[in-house]
Amino acid sequence: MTENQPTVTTDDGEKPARGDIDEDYNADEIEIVALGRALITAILEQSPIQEVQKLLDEDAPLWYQDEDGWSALHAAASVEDPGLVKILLQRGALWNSGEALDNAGNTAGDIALSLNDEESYRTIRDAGIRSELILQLLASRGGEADGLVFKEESDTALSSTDKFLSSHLRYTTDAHAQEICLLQSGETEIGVMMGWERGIMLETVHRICDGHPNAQTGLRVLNIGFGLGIIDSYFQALTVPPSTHVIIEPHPDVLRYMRERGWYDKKGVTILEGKWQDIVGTKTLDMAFDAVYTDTFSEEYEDLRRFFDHVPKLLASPDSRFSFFNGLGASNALFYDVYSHLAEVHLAGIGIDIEWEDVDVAMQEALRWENNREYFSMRLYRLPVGRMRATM
Ligand SMILES: C[S@@+](CC[C@H](N)C(=O)[O-])C[C@H]1O[C@@H](n2cnc3c(N)ncnc32)[C@H](O)[C@@H]1O
Repeated sequence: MTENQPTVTTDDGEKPARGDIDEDYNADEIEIVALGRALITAILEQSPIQEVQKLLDEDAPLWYQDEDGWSALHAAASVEDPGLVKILLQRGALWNSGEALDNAGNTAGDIALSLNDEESYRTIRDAGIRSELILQLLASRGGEADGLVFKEESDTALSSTDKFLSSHLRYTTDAHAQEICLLQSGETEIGVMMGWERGIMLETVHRICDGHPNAQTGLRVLNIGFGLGIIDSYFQALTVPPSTHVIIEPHPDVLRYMRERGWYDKKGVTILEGKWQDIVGTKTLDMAFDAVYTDTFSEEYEDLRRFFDHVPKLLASPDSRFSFFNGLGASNALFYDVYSHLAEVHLAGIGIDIEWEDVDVAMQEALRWENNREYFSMRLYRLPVGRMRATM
């Protein structure tokens, strides 16, 4: 819930169901819901802007959602009115929270995108980026700024590294004979790493290693998060294997799997047991690399942003390249776009320029999930490749 959203509850403390005017509502609640409906209707009927403004001045609620889960912002996007989209955002319309999703799981941004209304889409996306940047800034200054979209419930293995590290992981194969690594979380098993991500990992290795001046003598490679060891196997399979291959991994079950598969005995491989937070930026990792990759689990954007701060020192030269698993917000096109841009903005701020490559993962869609939580539903994976900006 945000500051823009007054608390409306029924007399028994329940929040109104979408679209409902319940007989238990008091007069104020009925008026607020009626204003919310009137606003959506006025927008859908493309009433004169003065009428819409009047309703906004009367405090028609921007958080109100009709029976289809549409808010005023969804309505404005559906009539392709970027000017109105802008006004609603300036007035505090929500772009990101649960209230931003309609019953079909679409944000107003998704609607604009589906209508090819570039201007409305960019207006919503840029408002999202701005608000996330502000929240990040507040969070980095120690403020209470838990406004990010993709926060899992706290204190579960999905949101807390320490809980994750004390949870059991199971390595198995799925119905398509792909190797997978699963985490038991309550009733369900969650994919920590799935075989369908192979294509992404292979392309990442090409993009951060190919053509590097040291490729003929063996690159110095750092990978954070072993999982199934897919990317590490691709690093090892380079025409000339890495001269130095450092892997940071904290989970005891993963470390056991690595030992069983002989990773501790591979030439040039050093396994640093622990969380990157306890290793990167310390004397334990006192060197720089030609290629750096990170793909962890149960971490949020704020963790990634903290890791970004170390990257300039981890890159050995302007030829060195960096990538990260770009999966935050990937259950929704708008959220994915916002998080990709946010990363680009933060990295630009520390002197790293990102180039993006789209990797088509649609082919693997049918293979992706069995009963596992779907953490990536985009057709295209946006693969980031970062390099230190050349200084004049
Ligand atoms: C998604 S998997 C990585 C998959 C890998 N890219 C591959 O190709 O198979 C995430 C890995 O990150 C590890 N991990 C989680 N938190 C970490 C942290 N704070 N520091 C380092 N590794 C972490 C997990 O134990 C897990 O092995």
